[in-house]
Amino acid sequence: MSSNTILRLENISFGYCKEENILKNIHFNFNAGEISVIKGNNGAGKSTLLKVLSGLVEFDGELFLKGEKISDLKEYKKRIAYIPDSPLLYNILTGRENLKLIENLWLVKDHSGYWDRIYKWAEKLHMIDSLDKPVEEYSLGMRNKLFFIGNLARNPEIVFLDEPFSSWDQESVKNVILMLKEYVSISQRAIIMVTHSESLINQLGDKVLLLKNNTLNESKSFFPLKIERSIQ
Ligand SMILES: Nc1ncnc2c1ncn2[C@@H]1O[C@H](COP(=O)(O)OP(=O)(O)OP(=O)(O)O)[C@@H](O)[C@H]1O
Repeated sequence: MSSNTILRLENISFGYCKEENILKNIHFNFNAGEISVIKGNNGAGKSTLLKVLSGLVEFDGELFLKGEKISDLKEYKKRIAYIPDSPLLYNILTGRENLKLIENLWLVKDHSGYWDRIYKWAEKLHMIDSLDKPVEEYSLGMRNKLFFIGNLARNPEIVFLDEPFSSWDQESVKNVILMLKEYVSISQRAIIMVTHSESLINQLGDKVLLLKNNTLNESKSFFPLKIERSIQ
């Protein structure tokens, strides 16, 4: 394990039914300060892997956060954020009220920091004017942005993103790319993202991983893409 490892996977296996494992004996180290992008065919198990790594389903094997074996999943979940493509929000509440719920649910300690970060991210993602509207009046992209903002503002050590920006406008995607790069570089945190978007992979991925045949490996074919981009 390198000193930079933030999350270590040891022998991780998981199946929705006993007869068939979707993930088999996966060993992998994710580094702090990096954005790792996971790609793979439909049904390869990418979303399932994110659920396993976020502690949402029971699995075989062990996870280590900064060298310490994760035994208390509740405590672990406070230190990470899992952001699916269709987040759970309360429709009858406003955006701001939903953000307060996120703050309370995860027992965020740094109240003023949390709200400072909310306003900073909401400004960049054009959400300030919508915070006091009920979420039932939000579009899909606005719902996704609100959940994303609330969870990033918790300052998690690892952010798991599942096809996060497919419903976002181009300008917001451009802004979020810069913000996520800053997030991992300044705070020495990690982002682990699933996407099919080659453009996002190219712009965000420090490392590209391929989930294939029930296991996870670094994708070597990524590097020529980076070289091509740098000589254009
Ligand atoms: N809740 C579930 N119960 C049973 N099987 C499931 C469940 N969720 C997913 N699966 C199965 O697990 C496999 C992996 O699904 P998963 O959603 O992780 O794939 P994916 O790589 O994220 O696919 P995509 O790129 O299409 O989003 C698929 O065969 C899928 O049918």
